[in-house]
Amino acid sequence: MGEPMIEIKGLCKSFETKNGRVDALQNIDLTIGRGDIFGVIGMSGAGKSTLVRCMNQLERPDRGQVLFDGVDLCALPAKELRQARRQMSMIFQQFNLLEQRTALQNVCFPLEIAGEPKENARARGRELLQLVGLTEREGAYPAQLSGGQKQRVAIARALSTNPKVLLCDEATSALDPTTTASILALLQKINRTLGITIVIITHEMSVIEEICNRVAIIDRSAIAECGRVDEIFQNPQSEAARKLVYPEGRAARQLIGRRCLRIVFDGSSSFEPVIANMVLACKAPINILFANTKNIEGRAFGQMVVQTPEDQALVERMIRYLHAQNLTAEEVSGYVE
Ligand SMILES: Nc1ncnc2c1ncn2[C@@H]1O[C@H](COP(=O)(O)OP(=O)(O)OP(=O)(O)O)[C@@H](O)[C@H]1O
Repeated sequence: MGEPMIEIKGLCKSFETKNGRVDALQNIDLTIGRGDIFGVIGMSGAGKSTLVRCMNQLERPDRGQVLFDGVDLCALPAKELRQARRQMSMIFQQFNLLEQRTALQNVCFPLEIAGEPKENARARGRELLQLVGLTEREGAYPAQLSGGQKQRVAIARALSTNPKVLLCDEATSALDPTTTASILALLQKINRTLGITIVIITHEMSVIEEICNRVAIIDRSAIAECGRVDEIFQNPQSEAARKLVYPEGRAARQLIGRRCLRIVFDGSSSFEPVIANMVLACKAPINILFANTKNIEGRAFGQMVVQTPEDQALVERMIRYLHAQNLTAEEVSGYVE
């Protein structure tokens, strides 16, 4: 992790409702590094949106600090807070575009509010529409754009104030898988080329795996686990993390009972030769019980649970073979929650 961009310390937030008090966030400590693509994942109601809204002070925390590039936002007077907020843009699931304005006018809007001369704003708006691949649609109204195109306009608008951080609250949840992939690729490009730190709130592990380098798992208002995505994926410690890494865990666990191996693919190999060669090398059949894997440009990511014959020496041979291919492999026979 690079130097901190956002540091959250001892943050608490509760809401009074007619059914009593809801503790939405309890004692959150979190550090997001400069240049991270940082994921926050959790089940519905876990507190993700409240956390991201506390980051930019749309919600004022009850207790704790939110340090943004070293400055405590909770302690800033309103005017300074407004200025700081311009450095932390946000995009949403429902895009939140102004329907009466064209794509270009939407992108220019924050600049106009900031008092930027119209021509400068238009020039910057066009640059940003080019960055998000929408040059041809600058005159289109939101109703004439697809969901993915609307999110591209929203991203261009969010970038217009040259933010240091882009907060994305379920930004791909309303999109189909192909469009989701293209928006995630755009966010990755923005992170790499503009050096903008990105925070992604999602309930989908696939989004985290796709582009995040670090992740915090939030469970019932608290951080259950936080760290590098590859490490958590390979060795989840908390129950909440295990549930996310094994999305169909219950079904898999019911099947597990005899000898099984869990194999984690971290992108350093492809599936076909590894599994087929293991079968050939160990001269034993296997049965794939569970696979949550994907093939990206010939490289394998994800995990598999395979059932093996009941032969201890054979299982050890398979594990040695997989380790020699630099894969994580462990026996999960009898694995329970
Ligand atoms: N303005 C509010 N007033 C009252 N309760 C709220 C408010 N905002 C959030 N909550 C409650 O705080 C808890 C956390 O909500 P939050 O929206 O942060 O969760 P989430 O993880 O983003 O969920 P989802 O994925 O469903 O949006 C929930 O119990 C929710 O009902």
